[in-house]
Parts: sequence; C-alpha cells; structure tokens
Amino acid sequence: MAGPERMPDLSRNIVLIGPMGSGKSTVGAALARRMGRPHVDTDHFFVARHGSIAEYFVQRGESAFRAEEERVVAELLDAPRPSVISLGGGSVLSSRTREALAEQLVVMLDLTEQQAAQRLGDGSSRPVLGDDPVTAWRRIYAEREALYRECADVVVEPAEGTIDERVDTIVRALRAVH
Ligand SMILES: Nc1ncnc2c1ncn2[C@@H]1O[C@H](COP(=O)(O)OP(=O)(O)O)[C@@H](O)[C@H]1O
Ligand SMILES: O=C(O)C1=C[C@@H](OP(=O)(O)O)[C@@H](O)[C@H](O)C1
Ligand SMILES: [Mg+2]
Repeated sequence: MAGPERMPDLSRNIVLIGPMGSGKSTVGAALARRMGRPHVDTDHFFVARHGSIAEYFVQRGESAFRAEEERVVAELLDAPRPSVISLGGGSVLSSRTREALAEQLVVMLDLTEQQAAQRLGDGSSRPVLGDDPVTAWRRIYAEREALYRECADVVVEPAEGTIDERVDTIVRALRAVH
C-alpha cells in the first residue's frame, strides 16, 4: 500500500512562471493546498491594490503596468514563509525580476497553442492578447520562451490531464531536483 505522499522538503518559495493559460494561477492554488503552503498570486494582489489589469492598461499603458508588476513581484517574493507564488506571464520581462528568481525554486509550466486556444476564451481579461488572442499568444510565446527557460529550474512539459494530475507532475519533478 502506498504510504503518505512524500512532499519535497524545500525551504524556498516555489514560483510558477510560463505563458498565459499554462495554469500558473489554477494549478498554483492546487499545488499550495497539496503542499500545505500559502498561495500567492501576484496578479490577484495587483488587482486588489489597483483594480482590473485591463482597466489599468487602458488608463496607464503597458509600461506603467510592467513597472508596478515588478514592484509587486519583488514584494511578494519576499514572503514571510515558504509559499507557492504564481506570477503573471509577462513578469520575466523584467531583468530585476529575473535576478530575484535566481534565488527561488522556479517551475515553468508549458502548454500547447491548442490548449491556449481552448483556455483563453476571448482573451478579454488579458489585455496583451488584443482582439486576435491566439495569434497574439503565439507571438508572445515566441518572444518569451527563452526567458522562461533561462529562469526555470524545472520545466513541466505540455500534457493533457486534470489540474490535480498537473500537481502530481510538479511534485514529482520537484522531488527529482531535491
Ligand atoms: N490542466 C488543466 N486542465 C484544464 N484546464 C486548465 C488546466 N490548467 C489550467 N486550466 C484552465 O485554463 C484557464 C487558464 O488557467 P490559469 O490558471 O488562469 O493560467 P495562467 O495563470 O497561467 O494564465 C483556467 O480556466 C483554468 O481552469
Ligand atoms: O503575459 C502577460 O503579459 C500577462 C499575463 C497575465 O497573467 P497570466 O499569465 O496569469 O494570464 C497578466 O499578468 C496580464 O494580463 C499580462
Ligand atoms: Mg494567472
């Protein structure tokens, strides 16, 4: 009979990065529950502080969003106890954030373009996707893929399956690096 699931013994935050729709927010929440850690979603924190991201883009523009995103991420990476932290997909554009990620245990979640097309809907909550979400997603993926890989200690390849199965895969991958 299988014993209780052995959790990776980690004193650092586990930080999820990757393209829009890869499950950073949803899978991150489930991973945190599984590991008995707090879950922090930097976008949720941004919204609590500033209101909707789409509205912020309209009022202030993308570069103001990126500057504030960088501040929020720095604040939250300094979590008081080891947490699961889901970043927004564009966080890795910041060199300051990439430097901070070098101190963290970073997991890149990947997905296929077909999965993105199913998951992003009309893209209206993600202003960088504009009015042709799949084409924009493909271009943004190509622009950022190398940054995600450079920051990641673990890359979780695209796969079909439930959110819980994604959590299983991450826990296994973390055990392999620890
Ligand atoms: N493994 C999965 N299987 C099915 N749906 C998923 C899976 N991972 C994420 N989703 C769904 O895809 C959508 C986008 O996920 P989300 O966690 O917001 O991604 P991200 O934060 O990386 O942009 C959500 O509706 C979520 O429920
Ligand atoms: O990739 C991006 O530039 C963005 C991704 C979004 O987060 P998710 O990756 O959680 O969708 C959110 O931060 C914002 O809409 C911009
Ligand atoms: Mg998210």
